[in-house]
Amino acid sequence: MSLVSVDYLLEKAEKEGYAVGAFNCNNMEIVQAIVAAAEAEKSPVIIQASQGAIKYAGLEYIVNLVETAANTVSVPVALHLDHGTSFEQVIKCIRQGFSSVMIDGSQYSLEENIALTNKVLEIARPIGVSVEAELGKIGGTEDDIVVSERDAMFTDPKDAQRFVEETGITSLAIAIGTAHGPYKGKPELDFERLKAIKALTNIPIVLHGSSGVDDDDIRKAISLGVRKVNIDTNIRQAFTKAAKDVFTNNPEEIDPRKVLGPARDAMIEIVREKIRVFGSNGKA
Ligand SMILES: O=C(CO)COP(=O)(O)O
Ligand SMILES: O=C[C@H](O)COP(=O)(O)O
Ligand SMILES: [Zn+2]
Ligand SMILES: [Zn+2]
Repeated sequence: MSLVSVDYLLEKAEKEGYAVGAFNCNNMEIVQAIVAAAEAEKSPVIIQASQGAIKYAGLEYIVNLVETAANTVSVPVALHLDHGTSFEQVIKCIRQGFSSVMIDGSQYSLEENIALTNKVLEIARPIGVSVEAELGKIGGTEDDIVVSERDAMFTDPKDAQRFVEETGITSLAIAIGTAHGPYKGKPELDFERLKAIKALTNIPIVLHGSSGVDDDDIRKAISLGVRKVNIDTNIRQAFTKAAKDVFTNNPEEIDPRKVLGPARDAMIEIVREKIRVFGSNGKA
């Protein structure tokens, strides 16, 4: 099946009350694991690439790997740019074949973020490429942020309302207490804020930094309107644990296939588990 837009997947998710997993890829085995998991669970899936992933693998490799993967399965697959930070980068990805992009203007003022998002929407909307924006700042768990600063980074529901009114954006990444990377303690999510944002925007909400968040908290966030859940770190952990195990058991191993094969199997398992938590299994 050819690539579909994220909006297409989130519309159904919104109607039926589940979320679609958005899994980060960097290489062939990760792409293969994500589609194999989605196919096994009969689930729609979003494969996303960060700017770091594109720098590592190459833009054409990412697009061709994901298009090939999508063509080998029966479930719908979207290819999404994760945290696009410049207009130029976003346009490059759209030209190359991405079916969806994120423009992350969260480091700018509200007005500048609205203007940048609208500039991207003007190009993307007429050609059916969906756009995700970000409001509030989703940091890294390594950022060592104190509680008072943490609140200031959270998405303001009124700003979210204005943002949606002035852009017509169809999915929005918000900051409610998650962060990228492995958590040191248990993340505390601000569900009241999520409720308020959903009530004032009524569009699919995107949760970043979802690796390491309790399954029950993810389910609760989905019940309150999250429709796209981003997972990267959990895949990295599954990959490296499996690879380390191979070398522990056989320090002399030199065949990359004997390392990457088990790593791919471990990634399939974690992606399948997440898909079931998000409730998108059987929804393809
Ligand atoms: O939000 C993410 C990608 O945009 C992924 O976050 P994690 O690495 O914490 O899963
Ligand atoms: O948003 C962060 C993702 O986990 C991507 O991370 P990365 O920039 O290291 O590829
Ligand atoms: Zn951001
Ligand atoms: Zn993210």
